[in-house]
Amino acid sequence: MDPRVLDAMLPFLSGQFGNPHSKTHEYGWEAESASEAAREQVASLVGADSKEIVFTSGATESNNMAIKGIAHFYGEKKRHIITTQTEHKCVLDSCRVLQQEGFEVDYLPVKQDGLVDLELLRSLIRPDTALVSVMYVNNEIGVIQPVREIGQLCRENKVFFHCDAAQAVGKIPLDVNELKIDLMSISGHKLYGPKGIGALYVRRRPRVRIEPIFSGGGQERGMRSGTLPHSLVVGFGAACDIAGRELEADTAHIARLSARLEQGLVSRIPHVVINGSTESRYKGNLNISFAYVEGESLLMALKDMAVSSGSACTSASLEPSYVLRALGVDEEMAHTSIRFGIGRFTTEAEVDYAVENCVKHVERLREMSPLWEMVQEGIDLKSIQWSQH
Ligand SMILES: Cc1ncc(COP(=O)(O)O)c(C=O)c1O
Ligand code: FES
Repeated sequence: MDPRVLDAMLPFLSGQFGNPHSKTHEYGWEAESASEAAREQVASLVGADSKEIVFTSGATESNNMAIKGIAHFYGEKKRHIITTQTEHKCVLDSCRVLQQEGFEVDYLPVKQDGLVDLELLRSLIRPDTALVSVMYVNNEIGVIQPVREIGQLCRENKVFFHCDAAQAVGKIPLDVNELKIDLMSISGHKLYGPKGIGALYVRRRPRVRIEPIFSGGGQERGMRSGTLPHSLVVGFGAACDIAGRELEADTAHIARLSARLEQGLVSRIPHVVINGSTESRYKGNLNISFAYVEGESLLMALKDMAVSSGSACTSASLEPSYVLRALGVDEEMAHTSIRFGIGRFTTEAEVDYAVENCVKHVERLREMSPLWEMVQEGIDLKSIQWSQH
């Protein structure tokens, strides 16, 4: 978390701890006005009106709310949803739950570079399609989907467009009106804010309706009942405010370190592959497969670096990443993939350390590998007939 975010939050965790929904005393009003100022800060970062921002516990909740909320509100006539195979688990699982309720879902495949094929998407839209849900920046491989074109396509076909922008907001400039996004998920902890807070943008013109998941006091214009955690809200607002002001500086810093990391790894380690489009991508993410090393051993060797193979949510699983599999990456290469993240607080020394560490361990592991020995001898592994016992 950005220390400036913590500074903004602290007064609201102690002295100014009123309930923002209490209308009968000053203690409540000060909490309310702090929350509303934060709502403006979030809205302004994405070109929305503050009335279109609904606070949630994070992008997981926002995605659930958007997808299930649209399906349940419009479900009598519209029974079809389109999403992609490389969405975050919470989008895919929300769709699976709707399938069990009788909705039809198309999971759009992606191209080899991880991007959506717009013509294929166009061909899947039907008169009863309620929603298209496509993420902005992929959390595992960093690719940026053609959101503007998807927004245009959805608007032409009068289909609602939901965008999981958890990895994009605060990292790349975006405007919900320009992009014709109807619902958009945002997460606090992805932009140096606190965990446990996020938002769903819900368009007011033309109006988008969702059935709420929570029943209760009717907070957040009835869409998300429950007392607002105003200290988190204030932190989230401060994080958005900082992101808006520092986006350009962050982008330059991240691009520089990302190039240094990529260059360091690619120039010193042969047989590596960068996963996902190298053109349409957010530079703060670099996902690389190291051929001829055993994936688990590499991850274990790099355990003093906070890297993973795939996402944090799926890091307990030994299965290769479903995102890389959707790109057609073979199982071996998916197993040896490492996702590197670079952000506002990453230093050049850390990048250099990461490069040295990777070079050292990849070389060590390859020396132990019989496959690597064969590659060194110039044997084409694909030509080998492995005996089957
Ligand atoms: C693309 C994407 N969507 C959704 C989420 C879930 O967000 P949260 O942790 O705020 O629930 C994440 C977090 O990893 C993400 O990267
Ligand atoms: S995918 Fe990033 S925390 Fe779950």
